[in-house]
Amino acid sequence: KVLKCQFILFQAIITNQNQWDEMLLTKGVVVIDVYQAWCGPCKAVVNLLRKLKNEFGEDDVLHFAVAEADNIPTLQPFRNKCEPVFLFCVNGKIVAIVRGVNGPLISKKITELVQEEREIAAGKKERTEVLTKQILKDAGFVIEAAEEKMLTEEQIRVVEDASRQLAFFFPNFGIQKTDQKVEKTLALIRPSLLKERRCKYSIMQRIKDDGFKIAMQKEIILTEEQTREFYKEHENQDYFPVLLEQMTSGPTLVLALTRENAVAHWRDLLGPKVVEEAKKENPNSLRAKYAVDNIPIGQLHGSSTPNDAEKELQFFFPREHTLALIKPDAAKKHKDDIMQKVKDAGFVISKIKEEALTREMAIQFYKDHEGKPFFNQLVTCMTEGPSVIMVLTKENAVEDWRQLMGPTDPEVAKETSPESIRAQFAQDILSNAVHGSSDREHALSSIECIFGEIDIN
Ligand SMILES: Nc1ncnc2c1ncn2[C@@H]1O[C@H](COP(=O)(O)OP(=O)(O)OP(=O)(O)O)[C@@H](O)[C@H]1O
Repeated sequence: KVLKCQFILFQAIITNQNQWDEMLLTKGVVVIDVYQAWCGPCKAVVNLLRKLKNEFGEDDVLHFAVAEADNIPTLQPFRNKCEPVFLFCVNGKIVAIVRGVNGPLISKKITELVQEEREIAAGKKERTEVLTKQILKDAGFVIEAAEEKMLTEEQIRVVEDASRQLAFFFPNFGIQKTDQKVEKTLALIRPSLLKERRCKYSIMQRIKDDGFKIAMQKEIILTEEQTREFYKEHENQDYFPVLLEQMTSGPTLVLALTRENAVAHWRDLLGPKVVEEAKKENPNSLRAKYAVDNIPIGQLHGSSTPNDAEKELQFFFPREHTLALIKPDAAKKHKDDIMQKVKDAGFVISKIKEEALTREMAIQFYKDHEGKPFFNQLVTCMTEGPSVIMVLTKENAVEDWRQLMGPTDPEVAKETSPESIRAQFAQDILSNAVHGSSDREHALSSIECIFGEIDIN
């Protein structure tokens, strides 16, 4: 609560699309910390932001906001990321993105933008038009379809999500039968290279030009423990201390790539492991081209074999289980449509059964709500007929299922998440079509409670 109050002092709080649209009317620079409800705004840079606000505050050109991605459709591409994202908006246009807690970069960007605004105000400089789409593209979003088909932003996101998930979970879908099998591989761009954003964009371009699909991506700052775990087979090598220092020094970009023969193809593109060898033997290889001065280790990684790729992908993008339930009323009226949405979103249905919850089960299920005015009605509505009870499995399953369900109240869902299940199929706030575990712990305990102790794998 205390922290929330501190935020209110200098950061506007944006929790819905209307407030977001209003924010776009702000003149000058707005720095927006895009956060998700489950983790809250970024506390790590709040002092830095406040300092900059004090430094540049007087001419009212610099503003700050926090925006909850979960409830703002425009911010859908930033959901389900475990890193903070800062958007920089000038006169209603997003002009830059900084991912991760990168204080120096945030500070540099703010200083540049404020200086530029001052110069424009003083008539020393003209405003140049910035294409938001280009920025989003540079940040790794695939939006080529926008120009070709004039899709709406919402449609673009749906197309992107569907093909991304299709590519990962069903890598051979739609591929003509050839000898080559579509594979997955893991690619890493290490922190020292990732800092050079231009290099990152040209590598991403090369990846796409070479026919890879980026099935999943995220930037994370590895802890020492995670680095040791990931590189445990290298622990005794003389380069290990450098590797450890490098990998923990800032965000690493982690990519799940798919294409035919992905593992070998990516390794070919990377070139020899030792930078000096790469420069000598294959100067066009990525490791040679993107070597960082004075750092002996290559800045790019690729899995060695398809088996390693599986293990490494599991390390960075672990599969998760959640308990999902189609409530009785929706199970009767909309089961097929809801199941279609489950499949389209890339969930694997690891367990499924149809049965009516007993009153005891329903009470146990919603025991946190015991005593609330709607509790008895809730129990009745949950027991009035068979529910479809499922264990859904995929990367980030708990959070993704909650996203797909939408807000508890269908009226809110229609406003903020029109594609969600509750927006489309819920009757009212009580009979709201679906249930989903609120976090991983709840997921495991309710899966155990309903399906018993089973090995879902
Ligand atoms: N104000 C309300 N009036 C009537 N029913 C409500 C109200 N708030 C919650 N409920 C019912 O209680 C259930 C549990 O509420 P909770 O706040 O945990 O929502 P949720 O996490 O979105 O949904 P669920 O736990 O079912 O996945 C809701 O799904 C809904 O059926």
